[in-house]
Formats: sequence, C-alpha cells, structure tokens
Amino acid sequence: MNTLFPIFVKTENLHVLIVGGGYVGLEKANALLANAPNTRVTLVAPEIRSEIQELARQHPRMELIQEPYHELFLADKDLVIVGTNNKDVNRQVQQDCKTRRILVNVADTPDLCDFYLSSVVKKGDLKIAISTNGKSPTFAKRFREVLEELLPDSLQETLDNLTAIRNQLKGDFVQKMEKLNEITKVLK
Ligand SMILES: C[C@@]1(CC(=O)O)c2cc3[nH]c(cc4nc(cc5[nH]c(cc(n2)[C@H]1CCC(=O)O)[C@@](C)(CC(=O)O)[C@@H]5CCC(=O)O)C(CC(=O)O)=C4CCC(=O)O)c(CCC(=O)O)c3CC(=O)O
Ligand SMILES: NC(=O)C1=CN([C@@H]2O[C@H](COP(=O)(O)OP(=O)(O)OC[C@H]3O[C@@H](n4cnc5c(N)ncnc54)[C@H](O)[C@@H]3O)[C@@H](O)[C@H]2O)C=CC1
Repeated sequence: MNTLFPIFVKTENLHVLIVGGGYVGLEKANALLANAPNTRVTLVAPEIRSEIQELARQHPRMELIQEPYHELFLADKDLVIVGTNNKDVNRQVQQDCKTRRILVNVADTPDLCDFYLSSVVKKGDLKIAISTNGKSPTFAKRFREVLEELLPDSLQETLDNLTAIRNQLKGDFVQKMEKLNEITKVLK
C-alpha cells in the first residue's frame, strides 16, 4: 500500500540541516534551493564538494560547516536530510532526530525516512510533486520530464484569470465554490 501523504512545505520558514557534502548532499541542497532559494540551510561534513561551496556563495542563507556530524548541530533545526557515505553515521543522525522529534530523510535508506523528496514539475504557480513510493526515482525523473513537455506555458494565464475571478466573486463559500466549479468545467 502507498501510504505517503503529500504536503507542500514552506521551507523558507524552516532551518534545514543537511549532513554529508558529497553528490547526495549537493543533489538535496539543489532540490531545496531550486524551489525556495531563501531557505536557511546548514550543511555539515568534513569534506564538502566544490559545487556545494559555489551554491553557498550564491545563497547567503546557506551555511557550511566543515566538521563531522555532532548531535549539537540538531539544536535549532526543523528538518534534517542525511546522505553521508557512512551507514553508522546516517543511522546515528536518524536516531538523534527521532529523540528530538525532528523529521528526517536518510537518502539511501527509505526505511529510515520520515519523508521522501519528490520530482518537481513547475509551470509558474502550478507545482506537481511526483513520487513512486520509493520504487523508482528514475521513473519519477522521467515522468517529470514528460509532464514538463506536456504542460503549456499558458497555464499561468489560466491560473491568473481564475485568481482574478476568485477574488471578485461575491456570496458565501458554497456559492463561490459552485461558480468556480462551473467556470472550470472545460478543464475536465
Ligand atoms: C526513497 C528516496 C528517498 C529520498 O532520497 O528522498 C530515494 C532513494 C534512493 N534513490 C536512489 C538513487 C537515485 N535517485 C535518483 C534521483 C532522485 N531521487 C529522488 C528521490 C528519492 N530517492 C526518494 C523516493 C522518491 C520516490 O518516491 O520516487 C528524487 C525524485 C528527488 C530528489 O532527490 O531530490 C530524484 C530525482 C529528481 C528529478 O530529477 O526529478 C537517481 C537518478 C538520478 O540522479 O538521475 C538515482 C540513481 C538511479 C536509481 O537508483 O533509480 C537510491 C539508490 C542509492 C544507491 O544505489 O546507493 C535510493 C535508496 C533506495 O532506493 O534504497
Ligand atoms: N538517495 C539518493 O539519491 C542516492 C543515494 N546514494 C547513497 O548515498 C551515500 C552518499 O553518496 P555520495 O554523496 O555520492 O557520497 P560521497 O562520497 O560523494 O560523499 C560522502 C559525504 O559524506 C561526508 N561524511 C562522511 N562522514 C561524515 C560525518 N561523520 N559527518 C558528516 N558528513 C560525513 C563526507 O565528508 C562526504 O562529504 C552513499 O552511501 C550512496 O550509496 C547514492 C546515490 C543516490
């Protein structure tokens, strides 16, 4: 059964810790900052790839700490993503997060994850998150590419028009809902 519950998180309101400064750390930092460049991200690792250092130069709210993980780094964090090349360290971080009730993603161990990252399709204000329940991240990536091709750029205009109508509508909640359902019937 696929029990994942998708939510859209305002990461700019959070302080995220990434543990690991290799390819995985880079991928996850890129994923976060591509969606919300203003997110406060702290990345800790004894070795940090040069691409991550470049990313930090472009994002003033990203901080790099060139040290091994220590639980003290969890003190002020809301969300943690772990991707070191040391399984014991990954496990330790996961346990420390559980103790503090901080949501944690252990990139190479789905069983230890409280949440997964998704493939993200963006067309202006429309955002679609794709997950395969961990079965094939590569399928998620390919399906993102298919949807990116398929969805027209004019979608933003439709959304803008619907927002304008939504803001002008008078009446109670039910009346507004009926009207908006009527107008958008053509989309079915
Ligand atoms: C469970 C999950 C946890 C998490 O990381 O959050 C997870 C786990 C693992 N990924 C692995 C490998 C790869 N991951 C990618 C890519 C992505 N992986 C992402 C998400 C997720 N990956 C979560 C489930 C998402 C879902 O439900 O579908 C994406 C969508 C989002 C993102 O990372 O930002 C991003 C695509 C973004 C995009 O382009 O749209 C590629 C392809 C590539 O990089 O080109 C490969 C190599 C090929 C392959 O294996 O498929 C391995 C094996 C590691 C090993 O062998 O050591 C594990 C561990 C395991 O499965 O056991
Ligand atoms: N979920 C995913 O998308 C994928 C997961 N993986 C797995 O993730 C793991 C990491 O992969 P890469 O980033 O490619 O490895 P890498 O070798 O490029 O980087 C490992 C990083 O972990 C850091 N590290 C080691 N000990 C640490 C400690 N005590 N505290 C903090 N950081 C520490 C290193 O300094 C380095 O920055 C591997 O086990 C790999 O199998 C690999 C590919 C994709």
